[in-house]
Amino acid sequence: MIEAVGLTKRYGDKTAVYNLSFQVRPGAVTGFLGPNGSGKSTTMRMILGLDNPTSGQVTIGGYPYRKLPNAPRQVGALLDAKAVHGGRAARNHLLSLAQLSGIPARRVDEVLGVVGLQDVARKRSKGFSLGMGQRLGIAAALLGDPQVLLFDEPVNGLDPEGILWVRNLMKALAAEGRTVFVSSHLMSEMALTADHLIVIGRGQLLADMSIKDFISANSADFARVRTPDADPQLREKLSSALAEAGGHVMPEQDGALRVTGLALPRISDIAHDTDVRLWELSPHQASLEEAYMRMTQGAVDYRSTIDQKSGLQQPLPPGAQPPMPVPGQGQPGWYAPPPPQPGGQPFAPQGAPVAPGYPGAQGQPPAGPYGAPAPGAGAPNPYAQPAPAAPQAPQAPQAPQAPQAPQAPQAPQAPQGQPPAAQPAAPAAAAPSSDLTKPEDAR
Ligand SMILES: Nc1ncnc2c1ncn2[C@@H]1O[C@H](COP(=O)(O)OP(=O)(O)OP(=O)(O)O)[C@@H](O)[C@H]1O
Repeated sequence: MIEAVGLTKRYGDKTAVYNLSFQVRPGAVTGFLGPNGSGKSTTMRMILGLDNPTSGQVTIGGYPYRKLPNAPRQVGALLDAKAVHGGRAARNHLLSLAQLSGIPARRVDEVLGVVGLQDVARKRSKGFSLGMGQRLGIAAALLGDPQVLLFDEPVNGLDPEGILWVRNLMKALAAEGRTVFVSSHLMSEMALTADHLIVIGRGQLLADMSIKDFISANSADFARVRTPDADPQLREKLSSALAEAGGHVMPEQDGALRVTGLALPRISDIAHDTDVRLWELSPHQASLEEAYMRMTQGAVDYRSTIDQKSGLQQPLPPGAQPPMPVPGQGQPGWYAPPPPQPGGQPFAPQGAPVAPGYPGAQGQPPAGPYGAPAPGAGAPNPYAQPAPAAPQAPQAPQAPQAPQAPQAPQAPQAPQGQPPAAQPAAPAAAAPSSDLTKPEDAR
C-alpha cells in the first residue's frame, strides 16, 4: 500500500503539492487524475524518492521509498518513457536495469515479450516511436515483479490495440493483488480501467472514492428525450412544458433534450398532456469525463482563449443552434448536469426555472467547488498565487472556483537530494500473470 500523509512540496515560492493525504490500496487499479500542473508527477516523484517532500511523508508498505528493502524489486514505475539511453538497444537497456537489481537476464526477455517488443529488442531505442518507447518503459516497470506499480500516463502515444493491452495489463496486475497507481488524462480509458480514483487540483485532494461514487457525487442522472426530428416546434413546446413543470432542459448536439429535475414517468406524462410524440425517452448517467470536467473546472490553470466553456456551457441566444461536434474530438463540452442536492430527488431541479427551449447551466447555484470540502479546508491556502501566464477565457458566472485563501507564508525550501534520473534507478518489474523468476545473477 502507498500512503501519503500531509504531503506538501514547494519549489521556491511555487507550491506543487499541498497537504495531500491518501492511501492507494492493493488489489485495485487506482486512477490519479488532475488538470495539467496539478501535481500528479510531483506526487509520484515523491512516492519514488526522486523528490523530497517539503513536509509530510509518503510511504510504500510502511517505508519511505529510499528506506524500502530491495526497493527495485518491490516497486516498479514508468514516469518518463523518454528517460532512456537512446543509443542502447532496448534489450541492453533492460539488461542494465536488471543487473543493477540482481534480476536474471531471462526476465528481460520475458518482459520484452510481455510488452510486444521482442522483434525490436536489439534495435536502439532512439529509433523507437512514441508508442514503442512507452512499451519499453512499461517493460522496465515490470522487470522486477514488483507488488507496487506506478504509471504516469502509460497509454501516451499508444495505438488502440496498445491502449487495450495496457488496460488489461493494469487490471491483471491488480487482480493478482498488486497495488497499481496510474495517472492519465484519458477519462474514457480511466473509466474502463480504474476501480478507484484520487483526484487532485492545484496540488490539493479533490476526491478519493470509487469511480461510481465520483460520478454520482459530481453529476446527476438525466433523461434523454427526443421528439420527431421534422418538427422543431414540438421540441420547443415540450421544452417549455418541461421547464414549467420544474425540469431543467438542455439541448444536445443532435437535437435531443437532456432533462434533469423530472422523473421519467413525469416526462412521459407531460409529453402526453402537451400532445407531443416522443421518439426517445431514456435514462442516462453522466460519463466520468463529464463528472471530472464539472469537478475540476475551478482548478484548471491553463485554458485556451478560444474555449467558450470555461463554465459549464455558455448559454446560446434563443433559437441559436449549439455548435457542431468537432471532427476527431467528439461533441464539445456537454458537461454533466450538477448532482442532486443532499436529500434531494435523483432528478432534483437546480436553481431557477429554465427559459423555454434553452437553458443552461446559467442561473444555477454552483455545486460546491469540488463536491466535498477539501481536507484541510480552513487552513491557510498557498494557492493564492498570481494567475498563470496563460490567458483565460471569460468565466461563466456560476463556474465553480477552487477555494482560495490568503497566501500562506512560505517555508524555506527543504534541501533537495534528488537523483538525476526521471525513473527510479532500478525500476522493478513484473509480468502480469506470471509465475515469475526468482532472483539470480543477471548475465
Ligand atoms: N522541479 C520543479 N521546479 C519548479 N516547479 C516545478 C518543478 N516540478 C514541477 N513544478 C511545478 O509544480 C506544478 C505541478 O507540476 P506537475 O508536473 O507535478 O503536474 P502534473 O499534474 O503532473 O501536470 P501534467 O498533467 O501537465 O503532467 C506545476 O506548476 C509545475 O510547474
